[in-house]
Amino acid sequence: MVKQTIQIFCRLKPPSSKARLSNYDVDSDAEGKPRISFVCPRELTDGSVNNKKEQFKFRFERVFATDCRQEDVFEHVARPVINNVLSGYNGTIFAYGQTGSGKTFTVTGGAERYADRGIIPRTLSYIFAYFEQRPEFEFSLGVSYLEIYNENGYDLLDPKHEAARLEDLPKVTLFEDAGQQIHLKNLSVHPAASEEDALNLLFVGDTNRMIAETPMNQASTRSHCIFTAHLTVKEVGSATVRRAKLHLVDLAGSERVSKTGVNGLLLTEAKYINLSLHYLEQVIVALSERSRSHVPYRNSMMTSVLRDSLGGNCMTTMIATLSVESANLGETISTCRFAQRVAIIKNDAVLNEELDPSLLISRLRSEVAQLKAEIAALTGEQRDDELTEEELQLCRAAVDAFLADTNASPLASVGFDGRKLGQCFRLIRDAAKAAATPAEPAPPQQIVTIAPEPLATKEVRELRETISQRDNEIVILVGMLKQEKRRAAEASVMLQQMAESPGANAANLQLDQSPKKFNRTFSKPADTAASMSHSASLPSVAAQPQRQQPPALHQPTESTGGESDRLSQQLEQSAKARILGGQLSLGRQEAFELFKRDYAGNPEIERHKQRLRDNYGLAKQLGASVNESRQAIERLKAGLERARLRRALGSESDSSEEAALRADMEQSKAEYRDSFQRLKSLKAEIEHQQHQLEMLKVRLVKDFKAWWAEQSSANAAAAAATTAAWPTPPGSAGGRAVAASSGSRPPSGAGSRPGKQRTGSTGDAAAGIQLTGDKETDAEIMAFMRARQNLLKQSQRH
Ligand SMILES: Nc1ncnc2c1ncn2[C@@H]1O[C@H](COP(=O)(O)OP(=O)(O)OP(=O)(O)O)[C@@H](O)[C@H]1O
Repeated sequence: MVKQTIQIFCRLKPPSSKARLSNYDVDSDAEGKPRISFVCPRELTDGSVNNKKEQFKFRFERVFATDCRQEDVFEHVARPVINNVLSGYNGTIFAYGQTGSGKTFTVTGGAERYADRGIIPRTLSYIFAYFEQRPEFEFSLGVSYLEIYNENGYDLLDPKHEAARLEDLPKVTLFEDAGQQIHLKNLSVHPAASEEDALNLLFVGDTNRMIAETPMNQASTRSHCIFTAHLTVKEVGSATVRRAKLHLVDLAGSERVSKTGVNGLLLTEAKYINLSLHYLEQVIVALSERSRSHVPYRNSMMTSVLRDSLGGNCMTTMIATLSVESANLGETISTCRFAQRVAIIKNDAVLNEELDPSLLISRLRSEVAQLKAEIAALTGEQRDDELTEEELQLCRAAVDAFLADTNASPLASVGFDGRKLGQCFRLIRDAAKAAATPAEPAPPQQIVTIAPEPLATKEVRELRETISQRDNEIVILVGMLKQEKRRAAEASVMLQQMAESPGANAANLQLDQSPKKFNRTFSKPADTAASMSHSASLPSVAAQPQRQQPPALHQPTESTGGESDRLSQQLEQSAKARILGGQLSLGRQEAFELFKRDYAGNPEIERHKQRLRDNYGLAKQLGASVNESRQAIERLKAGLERARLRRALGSESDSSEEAALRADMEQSKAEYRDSFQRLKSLKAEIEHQQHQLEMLKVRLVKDFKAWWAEQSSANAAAAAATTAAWPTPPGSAGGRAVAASSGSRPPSGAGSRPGKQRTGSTGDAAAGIQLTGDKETDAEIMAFMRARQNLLKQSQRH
């Protein structure tokens, strides 16, 4: 058992350029521990800091300055915790601080640059890189992602998450087993077979988190999120399995309700958040007071889930995120005070080790077989049972090793079992016969294929495996390149079609002339004709099928199979369904296209696209150089194998030729490794950028939906106003223009040109109506008005 207090770190968020800074300083205390101090003059406080003194000093393991890099935070905060998790101890890292102080930036990361990746993606990369370098370990990784909002738990990796409203999702609930262990019902754990899989799962969860944001749940601000990596590790051949969990926690903003100035539903939320953070504080206070026997974990979902992390079987680290702006001094001091209490808590981490019974049995069985063989050898007893497949393989490996290096005595590994020794001799004889056969004047590659499999050395086999893995990676990258090219071609064709389409309706043409930025609220009163033209234009939209296809909302991620792919696909499909679905799908598509064109987020999307394009180009170059080195390795390998074979058979061999081949091989391998490593990092960067781009696209869809809903309700209000005006027959002295709509403008400001009056002869039916200028639309409006007037006449007659 390892007893350890919770480690506390603090990170200062870069202030905005115009902000006034608080008076703070970072130095070391007498023991050389980093310390941050704040001066808070009594007369300047608004009561937010209960200060009897003017200077506050807080000690931390490390204070990360405003210009620190994400990489440094990972190295000092996360890496030690992850190393413990890899050794079988549970670990938790949680970020605590007021809203906007950088918790999500620290835990998940920023979207702008690859270097801004936070602790979670870096942790996933670290875990896979760690095991890649340690083939002696078998490991498996599962991922879960929990969001706690208003004391309810939601599974962010639930495929239903994206399609349903948060309230309709199955809730994650807690239950305690007989051993008082907490379990979470309805929280899925997804296997991640590769780094890509794991990052995809993170992406799916983060996207779901963003999508679930409604006007009432606007940001991560109001929910707690716990990303958990479930790790199982075993040394190859060992019966001992280690299972550990790593919780990476992004808590809700810690500010006090009074300061947030919220009301209504938000106040309820704020109370929940404050309540759960208050319960967290209560747990921490109870744990820091030795005399307290009861720790109130059960009071909130978050403290129940994190029970082990706080005073239990876990190595825990907290990162306090601080704002150095003077306006936030009160919250900053309160975050530091909280951290100081947390630092007192002692955890008892135990190694989570257990024996794998099936492995234990098979190990005992092989020991028994080994002992039997030794007894038979010692007593001279002859064994005549057949060699098992495992034993045959052992013999093959021993002979391969023997032929590869005559100085070693690998045959010792087969022991004194006469049956195995006999098998080894047979294999050596077969190899000798094959080598004595005169060589065909065939290219060297063919000799490699003809050579009997048993002569393939361990090194060659490993190289082949590596190459096939690398081939796979290259195929993936080439696929990505192709897809990007295809998409670019499709986009240009679509643009051309839009430009050339003679049937482009007036509304769309007007849109082009009147670009609007859609992050604005379109609440300016627009005329009814304008709002009507939007729906009235639908038939003409339907007549142009080639323009109805919205471009892919998500840039598809390359598929390597697996759970996360399925989730990504579901996410993508349902995102499309959101746009395509509903009765007005054609109009929605049309509107979406227009909305997209003037979307305020376009520059950011374009920036990401450009970066992706640059990286694709680079990946192509690196792919080519990987291929070159791979081919060189293949050639050298074949030459080396021939030379080795000649030497093993005692025929004359030129040792200098073999040495030269070896040196060339080393050189090519180094080049290969270098290019491949660079290609691999680039691939990770490309995937990150693709995810960021997809997030931006999901946000675009979300913004469009909000805008669309706003338009719909404005249109509904306009329709209601029109209905109210019906009793007055149009054309009469009091007839009103139907234009008195309060509807907001459609994406284009379509039909909104002021003063546009009806055109052509419309008769009395349309007196006072402002028309759109689009023939088709106006004809429909007029038909509608005539029908209405007929109805009115009929009702007056009765
Ligand atoms: N160290 C940093 N360097 C650069 N930008 C940062 C840093 N920390 C935070 N930011 C930026 O500040 C903004 C707010 O940060 P973030 O969302 O991480 O805050 P938060 O504490 O998670 O807020 P909330 O409680 O609302 O979730 C983001 O735009 C983020 O990119």
